[in-house]
Amino acid sequence: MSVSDRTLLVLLLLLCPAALWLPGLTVMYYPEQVFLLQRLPWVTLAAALLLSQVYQQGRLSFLVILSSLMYGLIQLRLQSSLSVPQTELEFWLMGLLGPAIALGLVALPDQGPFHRKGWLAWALLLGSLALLAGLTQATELSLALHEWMRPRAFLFWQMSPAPLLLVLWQLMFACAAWLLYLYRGHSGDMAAMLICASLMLVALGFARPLIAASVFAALGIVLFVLVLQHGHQIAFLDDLTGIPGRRALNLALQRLGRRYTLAMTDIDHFKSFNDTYGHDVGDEVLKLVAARLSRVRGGAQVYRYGGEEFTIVFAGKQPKQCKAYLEAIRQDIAEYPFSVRAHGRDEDSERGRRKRGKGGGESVQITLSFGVACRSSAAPVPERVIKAADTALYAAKKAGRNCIRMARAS
Ligand SMILES: Nc1nc2c(ncn2[C@@H]2O[C@H](COP(=O)(O)OP(=O)(O)OP(=O)(O)O)[C@@H](O)[C@H]2O)c(=O)[nH]1
Repeated sequence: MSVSDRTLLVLLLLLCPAALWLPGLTVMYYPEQVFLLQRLPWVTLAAALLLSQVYQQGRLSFLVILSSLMYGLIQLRLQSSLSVPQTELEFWLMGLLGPAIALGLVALPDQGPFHRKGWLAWALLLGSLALLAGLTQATELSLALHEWMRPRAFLFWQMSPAPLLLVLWQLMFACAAWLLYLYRGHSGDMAAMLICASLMLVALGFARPLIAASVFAALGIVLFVLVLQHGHQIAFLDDLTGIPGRRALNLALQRLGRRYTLAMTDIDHFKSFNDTYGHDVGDEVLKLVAARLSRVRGGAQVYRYGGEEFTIVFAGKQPKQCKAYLEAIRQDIAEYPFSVRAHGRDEDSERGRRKRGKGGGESVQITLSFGVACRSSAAPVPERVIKAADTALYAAKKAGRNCIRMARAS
């Protein structure tokens, strides 16, 4: 679980009980503040929308707009008891449509509400609204549904008026969005999961006063944090490889104590690799190398320094302690068969076909050279340690590559 996932989990653990208890507490002790709680979701959702615009997070913007529409509709249309057939029908329709729209939005390209290609998401949102309005006008349908549902609706041992089928539907969409998040890691998928879960909470606690206000206020806060985290990722993670980039390294260097070891590492003969297989395949290899390097043990953190060069930081460790970890990762990468699609020069040639073999992918060997240095009297600041590690890396290249060299003072 990543740091940002952990932060979100802690936030959810704090907000969930707060969202469930706050309405009761407000009604009991501060009844005059009820109107404030009802307006709180507008504040938190507006803040999330504003931030998503600042960070140009189109998909998240639309998901916040969807959350606001859902809350607005709940406030406008669902304020009477579910024994009123019209309210019951609208409760069902909103509960069914909401999660489906959220999943639909994450399936669309990531375009903002003001982008000309954002019309697809607008069409989905406004089309669903029109469908909802049309269906709720069908009085006969509402009565038929009501008759059908009545004996099946109160399935939570009278604890909640939520029909089990509806809650299961919302749970299914929440799980689908969660699986999508695990697979793709998009913050929009996480937001969709949270929206489905919020609708589920509102359905389960529908009989409680102010449940929608407190749940959507909490949803607005979590979406705000999600957008913030996404902005942080854009700033600190390398776009291509997904590992921390140079800016993150510079920050980490400022926080290092007196004892640390740095390794600079660089892919061997990467220029000729690019020339042979093409820049796109080179990019794929950079991603694979970054992923494998990140498995280095010893509590090290790996950064993309730039180009085909990476920095490995061992905080609190001496070079002697790090050498075995570096040796293990050097060997691991040298022995790993990188499978590449050769769509460079040899794409159509007979030679290219021979190289790719039956599986369509060619197995190539990638090696790395390493230069290692630590803080010393000769290199008292991180910039000088990096320079010393770079000099050692140059020595590793001269020594034939695919090896580790330690800086002299280390
Ligand atoms: N595909 C791809 N190539 C990159 C990227 N950044 C840098 N490169 C390439 O990396 C190559 C680095 O080449 P050199 O510095 O000459 O080093 P080398 O060929 O790896 O040789 P040695 O380091 O001496 O083993 C250049 O061809 C760059 O174009 C990138 O993001 N993607």
